[in-house]
Amino acid sequence: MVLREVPVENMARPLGRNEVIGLLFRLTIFGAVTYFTIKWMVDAIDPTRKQKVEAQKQAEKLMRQIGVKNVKLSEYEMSIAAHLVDPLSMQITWRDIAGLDEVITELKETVILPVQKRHLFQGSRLLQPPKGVLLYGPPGCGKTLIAKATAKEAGFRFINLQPSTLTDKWYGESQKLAAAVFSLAVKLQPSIIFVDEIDSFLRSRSSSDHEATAMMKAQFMSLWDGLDTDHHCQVIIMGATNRPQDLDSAILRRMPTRFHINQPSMGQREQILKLILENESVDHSVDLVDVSRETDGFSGSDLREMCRDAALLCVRDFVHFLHFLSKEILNVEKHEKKMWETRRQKHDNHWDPAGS
Ligand SMILES: Nc1ncnc2c1ncn2[C@@H]1O[C@H](COP(=O)(O)OP(=O)(O)OP(=O)(O)O)[C@@H](O)[C@H]1O
Repeated sequence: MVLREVPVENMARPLGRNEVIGLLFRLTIFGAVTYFTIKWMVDAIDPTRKQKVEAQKQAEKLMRQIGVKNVKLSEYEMSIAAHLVDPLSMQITWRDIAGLDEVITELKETVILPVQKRHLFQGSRLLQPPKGVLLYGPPGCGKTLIAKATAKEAGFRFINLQPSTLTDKWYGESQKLAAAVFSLAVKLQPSIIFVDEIDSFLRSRSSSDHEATAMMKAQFMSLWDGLDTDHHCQVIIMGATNRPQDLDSAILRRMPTRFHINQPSMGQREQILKLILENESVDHSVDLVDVSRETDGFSGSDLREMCRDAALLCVRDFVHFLHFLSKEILNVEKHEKKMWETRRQKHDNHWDPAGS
């Protein structure tokens, strides 16, 4: 119908009540369909969607395991919660660390005691546990072990944050995730946020930094300061690095409690060897003092690998021996069979059934 044919009085007529309701109803349906279609399309083209769903499932499982109920987490907190360490699998205690007694004693006094004896420390802001602890030293010398044992012994929840969780994201996501790290840690407190290789994302700021990276670093630091303002807050950031000299000075200032976990000395190597071989059967001729003297420059991790290689060599030698033995037995059997054959033949040749 052309517009010309519509009577003028019909066009000017106000809409009836039913017509308005119908129109609103259609508009609502149209709005909802458009919203869900766009949402579905955005979800479908989001390459991290599968990861997010996986992370959510993992996080829900871990939250159940650590007994956290009735805590509502945002989507970003969920993806950080996937990095919570399952407390059942975290079995590391002080007993599993050898040769680092001094570090352990100091950690107990400066970090764990203020948490466990809160009532003694509550009166003073100066006596609060540090909000940042730095473990530095060469690789494989026990930094991660120390962090896990601290969490276990102090009864802290442990968020093992890989720097790539924050840095490999889309523009804007990193900041939201950084905020989620802190808000989740506060919701789960007492907790430790452990950042291994902290220098890889909190290194000295430079003019060549990408804008998003610079913003994320600044935000991380301001969130960190936020922990300090609430002195009831029991969240500690523990960083580990092999290159403390690369860390931003502002970060170093936020980690006043620092522990140097150095390459083990001869005495420490002996203690580490004793611990590694504690439940193994070792020949009485093995002298651990000699071994520790011969292993100058080895880290705890190297010593463990060396013992593993030695144990594997024993098994390999044993398997070779069995192989050799079975070959020898086979040879003996062959030899015996041949002897019997020869004897039988000789016997057959000499045997004269006619008696001639
Ligand atoms: N002091 C130690 N006592 C007992 N075991 C040790 C010790 N140091 C290292 N180890 C062994 O070495 C392994 C690696 O240690 P860990 O992961 O703590 O090193 P790290 O200093 O964090 O290394 P990286 O800097 O490479 O992360 C441990 O799982 C443990 O088996």
